Amino acid sequence: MTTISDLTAAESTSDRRIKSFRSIPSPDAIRTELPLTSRRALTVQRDREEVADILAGRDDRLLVVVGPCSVHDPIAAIDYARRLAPLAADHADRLKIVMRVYFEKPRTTVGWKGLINDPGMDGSFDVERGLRTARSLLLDIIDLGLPVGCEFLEPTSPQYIADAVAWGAIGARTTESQVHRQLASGLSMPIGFKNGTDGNVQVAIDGVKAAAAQHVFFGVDDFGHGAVVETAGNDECHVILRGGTTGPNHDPESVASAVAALAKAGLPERIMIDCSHANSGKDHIRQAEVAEEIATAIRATRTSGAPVTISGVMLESFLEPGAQSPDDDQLTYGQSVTDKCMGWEASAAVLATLARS
Ligand SMILES: O=C[C@H](O)[C@H](O)COP(=O)(O)O
Ligand SMILES: C=C(OP(=O)(O)O)C(=O)O
Repeated sequence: MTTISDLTAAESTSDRRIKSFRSIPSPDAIRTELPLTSRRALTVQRDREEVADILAGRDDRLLVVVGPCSVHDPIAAIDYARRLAPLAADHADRLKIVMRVYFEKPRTTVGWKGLINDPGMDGSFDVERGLRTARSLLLDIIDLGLPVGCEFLEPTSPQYIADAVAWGAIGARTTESQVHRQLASGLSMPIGFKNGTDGNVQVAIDGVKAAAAQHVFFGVDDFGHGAVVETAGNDECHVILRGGTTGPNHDPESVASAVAALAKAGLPERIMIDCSHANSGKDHIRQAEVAEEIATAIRATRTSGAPVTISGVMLESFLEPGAQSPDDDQLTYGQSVTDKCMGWEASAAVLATLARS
C-alpha cells in the first residue's frame, strides 16, 4: 500500500501552492527581547480602562483615534507622535486621544499589506523585521504618553504586539469573519467593529455580539505552538460607522438608525464614527468637514440635554496632506502611502473643534 510519505513531490496532494515556509521567532521571544515593562503595562491598562469608560458612557469625554492610515516610516510616525502628544495633553479634559498606529492593511484586491508584512515595501516580506519594528515603535509611542490603536488583521500577529495596544479595530472587510470575531473575543482591549464595505451596520452589531461570547478555536500559543484557544469573551466592543458603497452614514438619521439597531440587539446605544473612508469618499479635505459636522451634531445633542450617542471619532491624519503611491521612487516624508490623510495643521484644527464640541 502507498502511504503519503511514499509519494514523490510530484505526486503529493498537499502544499501544491505553497512556495515556502519561513520560521519566525515566537511571540514570547519577541516580547522578551522588547519588553513592555511593568511601568508601560500600567499605562496601557489605565488607558484601556479610560477608553472602555468613554465607550460605556461612564466618562463623557470623546474618544478620538487619530493618526496615519498606515505606518510605513517609523521615523515619521514618531515625529507625528511627538506633535500629537502635547495636543493630547492639552485636550485631555475633553478628548481621550489614541494614536492610530496601523501596521496591517486589508486590501480590496492586492497591494502593500503594511509594515509587518513588508517593512521594506519592496516585496522582500521581512516579517521578522516588521514585527520587531512594529513592537519597538509601539513602545516608543507609549513612552511619549500616547495610547496606541491598531487594526488586527491576522489571527496570529496580535500575540506579538497586543499587550501594548489600548484600543483595536476589526475592519470593514473582516467584520463578518468568524475568525476575527473569535480573535476579538480574546483580546484584552476594547475593540471597534466597522460596518461592512456595503454599508451594512448589522454585520458590525453581530460582530460585537459574537465577540462578547466565549469561543474555542485554533490558534498558536506564546511559544508559537499550535493550540486550542479558549476565550472568555470581550464585552468592551462597539460599532464604528465608516460609510459604505451606498454612501456616508455619519449623518444624524444614519446614526439614529444604527443606535436603534443597537438597542434592538440589547447593546449599549453608543457608536464611533470614522470620518474617513466612505464617510468622506476617501477625500482628506472632506474628512475635515465630516469631523466638523459631527462636532456640530454632538454640540446640538449636548445643548438639547439628550443622551450623546457618539462616543468616538476616527481620523486619518499624517504630517503631510493627501497620499502617494508606495511604488514612487522618491517618497515624500510624512505622507500616507495608503488612503489620503489630513495634514498636520488641518488635523490640529479638527482636534480643537472636536474638543469645543
Ligand atoms: O484604509 C485603507 C484602505 O481603505 C483599505 O486598506 C483598502 O484599500 P484598497 O482599496 O486600496 O486596497
Ligand atoms: C482599512 C480601514 O478601514 P475600513 O476597514 O473601514 O476600510 C482602516 O481604517 O484603515
